[in-house]
Parts: sequence; C-alpha cells; structure tokens
Amino acid sequence: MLLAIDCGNTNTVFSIWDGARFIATWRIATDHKRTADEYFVWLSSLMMLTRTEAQVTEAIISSTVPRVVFNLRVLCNRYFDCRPLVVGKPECALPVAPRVDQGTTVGPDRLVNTVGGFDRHGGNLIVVDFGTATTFDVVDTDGAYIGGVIAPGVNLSLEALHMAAAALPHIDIARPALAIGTNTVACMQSGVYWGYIGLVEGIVRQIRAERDRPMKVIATGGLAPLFQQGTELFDSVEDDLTMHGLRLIHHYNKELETA
Ligand SMILES: Nc1ncnc2c1ncn2[C@@H]1O[C@H](COP(=O)(O)OP(=O)(O)OP(=O)(O)O)[C@@H](O)[C@H]1O
Ligand SMILES: CC(C)(CO)[C@@H](O)C(=O)NCCC(=O)O
Ligand SMILES: [K+]
Repeated sequence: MLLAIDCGNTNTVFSIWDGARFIATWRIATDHKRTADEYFVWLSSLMMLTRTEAQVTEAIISSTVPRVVFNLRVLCNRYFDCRPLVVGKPECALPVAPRVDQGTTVGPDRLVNTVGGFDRHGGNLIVVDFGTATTFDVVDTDGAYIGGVIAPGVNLSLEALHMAAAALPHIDIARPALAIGTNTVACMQSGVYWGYIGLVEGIVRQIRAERDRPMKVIATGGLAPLFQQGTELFDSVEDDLTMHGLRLIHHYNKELETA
C-alpha cells in the first residue's frame, strides 16, 4: 500500500491507498520539530483502526516546508522500510515539466494540484487552493503548470486584522448573509468573505483575459466549500485533488521504473 503525505504550512495530511483504492486519511498540525518516532506513534495508532499498519510498502511526500522532509524521510525508512519519492526532487519525475522562469521553484503542492486537475479535467484549467495561502495554478493544454497567483490565505487575512488592530478579535471565517455588518465580527467576516469572493472572481477574470480561451475553474482546500456558496465561479470543488495528484505522480514514477 501507498502512504501519501501532503505537508502544508499549517497542516500535514497522510493518506493510505491500495492501488487506486482510497483507504483512509488523517491530519496533523505541521510542526518541524516533530520527530519520525512521534509521527509513527500517532500514525500507527490510527492505522490500527484500518488494519493497515503492516501493509505500507511505498511512500510519496509533497512538502511546502523544506525542513520537515528530513523527519518524514526517516519515518518512511525506519518504520515502513521504503525510500519515499519527494515531489520537486530530481528523482521524482512529473508527467509534464512546469514552464516558469529559470531558477524558480514551484511549490510542490501546486505541481501536485496541476497533475490531479489535468487528470480529471484535461488542460486549460485554473486550480484554486484555499490553504495557508490561496493559490491559483494555471494548467496549459498539455497539462503543464505555467504559473499562477499566490494570495494571502483566508485565515491569514483574519489573523492579520486581529494582530494589527487592538479592538479586532480573533474570529473564524463564516459567510455573512449581508455585506453590511452591524457588529464588529460581522464587519470583519464581511471584509474577508466578500473581499475574497471579489479577489477570486477578479483574478480568474484576469487570467481568462490573458489566456483568451475557455478555462475551467476547480477549487480545493478546506475552505473551498464555504466560498462556493458565494460564487458561481467553480466548475467543481474537490477536496481530494492534492491527494489524487500525489497518487498519480507516484504511479507515474513506478511505471517509468518498470518501463
Ligand atoms: N468553516 C470553516 N471555518 C474555518 N476553518 C475551516 C472551515 N472549514 C475548513 N476549515 C479549515 O480548513 C483547513 C483545511 O484546509 P487545507 O488543508 O486546505 O489548508 P491548511 O491546512 O489550512 O493549509 P496548508 O495546506 O497550507 O497547510 C483546516 O485547518 C480547517 O480547520
Ligand atoms: C504558496 C505556497 C505556500 C502554498 O502552499 C507553496 O506552494 C509555496 O511555498 N510555493 C513556493 C513558491 C511558488 O509556488 O512559486
Ligand atoms: K493544501
């Protein structure tokens, strides 16, 4: 079985796959101080629930936090007796190379989203990922990542208001019914929620104008369903897009190995 690890700046998600069959997924806060042994204590107790402890033989990692990769590698070596593929490293091939400025390192999560999106929808696609940052990944006709947009994440924007203004509380994002808020919390939620709807619609309009052709928009990430309630923009919302892409990249590399 395959262990796929998607490490973001806020959360790290572990998924187990038996071929193309999804088995289970678990989430932990990203912490670069976490050791391989700590990961395993946590992971093995969850794996017992699905009786997959002894069955993982392969692993793939995508990490937007470079320093956690070392301990995740040790986890795979020590406890699953395998060498993980790491997206973005030279030994991990991608079906199509990204077309960006020389010397640029594209976030591995964005490359993975590109692969997952292209597999499900073909090219000429915009993948919007509502994570720590909100990213827009533009996928060309042939499936190449050709660039995009990095905007501050939703929770980061709320946090910034709270940090910078003494009278603004720490709050969670929600969809306010109206743009005109009649209390502080409603005003803040309106600013971030409707501000974000405007941001996403504006950026997609701009990208479409630059590309001059029809482009589908796929949304992923924990907050995608919330924003789908405020716009007609998304052709679909797929919370498993990153994991789907990771599994495909692993499969692609296995095929290359045996070819
Ligand atoms: N209604 C909601 N209000 C606040 N947070 C939410 C809501 N729905 C989902 N979330 C949050 O979305 C997050 C899951 O999103 P996702 O995994 O895409 O990004 P992340 O973990 O925040 O970022 P990264 O992938 O960059 O680490 C979780 O932290 C979850 O708490
Ligand atoms: C933008 C984030 C933080 C989103 O997770 C990540 O993809 C990243 O660190 N990217 C590196 C820069 C880039 O993608 O161009
Ligand atoms: K993510």
